[in-house]
Amino acid sequence: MQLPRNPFKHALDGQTRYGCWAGFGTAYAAEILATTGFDWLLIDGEHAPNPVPAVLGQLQAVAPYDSAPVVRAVNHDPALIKRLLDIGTQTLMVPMVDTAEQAEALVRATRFPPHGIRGVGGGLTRATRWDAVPDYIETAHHELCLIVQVESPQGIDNVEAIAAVEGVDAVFIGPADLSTGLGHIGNPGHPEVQAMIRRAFDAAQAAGKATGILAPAEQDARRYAEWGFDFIAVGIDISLLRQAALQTLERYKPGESRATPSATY
Ligand SMILES: O=C(O)C(=O)C[C@H](O)[C@@H](O)CO
Repeated sequence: MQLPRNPFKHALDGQTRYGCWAGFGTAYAAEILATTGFDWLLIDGEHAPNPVPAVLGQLQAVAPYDSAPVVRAVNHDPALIKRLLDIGTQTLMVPMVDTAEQAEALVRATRFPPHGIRGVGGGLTRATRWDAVPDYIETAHHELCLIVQVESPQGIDNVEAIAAVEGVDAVFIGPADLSTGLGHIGNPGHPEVQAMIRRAFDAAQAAGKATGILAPAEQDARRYAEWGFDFIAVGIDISLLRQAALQTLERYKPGESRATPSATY
């Protein structure tokens, strides 16, 4: 069989693609989300309880649907990245990328020698469809999409160099970490944070790389879409459930819900 096509990578064509965070850590919840029509889903291995087998189950659960999976690793460990790629992750997002050297190391972690250090899993792996894809080693990188997350003041200082790294396909800005790192906790709309987000967006565009961001608040998402962001996560499944539950409770027991439903990070 042919190497599976990466629908996320091929959809980075200048139109804004809308996604949702999948944070429950179960195939069942990810599959429900996949039936809704989001362009992409973020299977979160950083903050959600997602060991590698759970990510595998979610990749399999969403495979029949049109929502393209993006898998976020917990860190930069090449051994973990190898395992995530081996289970068939084609779009990989890595958090906390602060320097071009880190970005280069991540590219090498996703490439087989002589271009990188990825080990060969061959017929043991879902990525090769258990060896049904004959030229996997030579062609895998064509369908891999590496997204680096820039989400610290240091990362923004280096964003031009990070975005220019060959093999980096996209830059994703983390507004929660960036605003926290700048001392504007919970306020990604602060002008200082916005200026940095704009700088990262412009740097990625200048380097010809796609840009993504998380924006659960609608006015933020619409502004970023106007700027030209390529992919925007407009919801977080866990927050959506909680908001819907609070709104339902409020209808039947007014005043009892303990929090005001709002778009949270
Ligand atoms: O900094 C951010 O924003 C992110 O990286 C997303 C966060 O991990 C989290 O707020 C998602 O709920």
